[in-house]
Amino acid sequence: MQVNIYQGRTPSPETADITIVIDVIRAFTVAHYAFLQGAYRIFLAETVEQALLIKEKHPEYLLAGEVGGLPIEGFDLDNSPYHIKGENLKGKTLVQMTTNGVRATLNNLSSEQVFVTGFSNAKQTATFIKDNAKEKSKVNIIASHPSGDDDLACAEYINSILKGSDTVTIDEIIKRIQDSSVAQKFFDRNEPNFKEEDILLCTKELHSDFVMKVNKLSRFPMIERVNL
Ligand SMILES: O=C(O)[C@H](CS(=O)(=O)O)OP(=O)(O)O
Ligand SMILES: [Mg+2]
Repeated sequence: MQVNIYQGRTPSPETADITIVIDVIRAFTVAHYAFLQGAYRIFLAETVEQALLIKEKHPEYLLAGEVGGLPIEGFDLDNSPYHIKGENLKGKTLVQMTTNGVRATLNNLSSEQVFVTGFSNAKQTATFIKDNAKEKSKVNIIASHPSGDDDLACAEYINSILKGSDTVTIDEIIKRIQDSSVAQKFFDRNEPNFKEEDILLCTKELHSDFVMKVNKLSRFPMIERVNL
């Protein structure tokens, strides 16, 4: 298995058989908790306007996301896993629009298989791919934040699992996420819109019985829960 790690939201320079898009803080931790709260599927929107247009046609869908990390007017949910964890989303369709993870995913759909994860489902996702991918598969891991060490640390964690090496410890990864520039505003008491509880959930490894895979064939790309 040949693995390349790329950072940022733009299309990766090389194609691959499998792409794993990472957004630890917070988009795909949000997606993980949305499925845990019963969500059926999560469409990915390019822009706020596109998400609002989808809502006009499907008022039963729930819009989730952020601009600059903040809630969006007209959206039902924000980009806080702590808030999502308190919602009953049974059977709900979400439409997610975020700065890094969603954008990076929409720019990296050329692989046959595309998965998304935060840290909370990283081990499950890496193990699933390691156990199911062909030996000669090329894998791109996309750390979606252009400069954040949160996503890069998670990429290295996934790579170590794919390679079967124990070069990184989970405590090191968690500390890198907590120390990342992206995380600091969540520890700042002068930033009421950013809750420390989000970072607690973004750094908590869960042992879910599913991975999150992108269905590229639907009208809009959507994240589906694939049960193991
Ligand atoms: O809402 C988030 O956590 C981030 C925005 S920022 O990087 O914290 O400004 O968006 P995401 O697309 O989830 O990385
Ligand atoms: Mg992020």
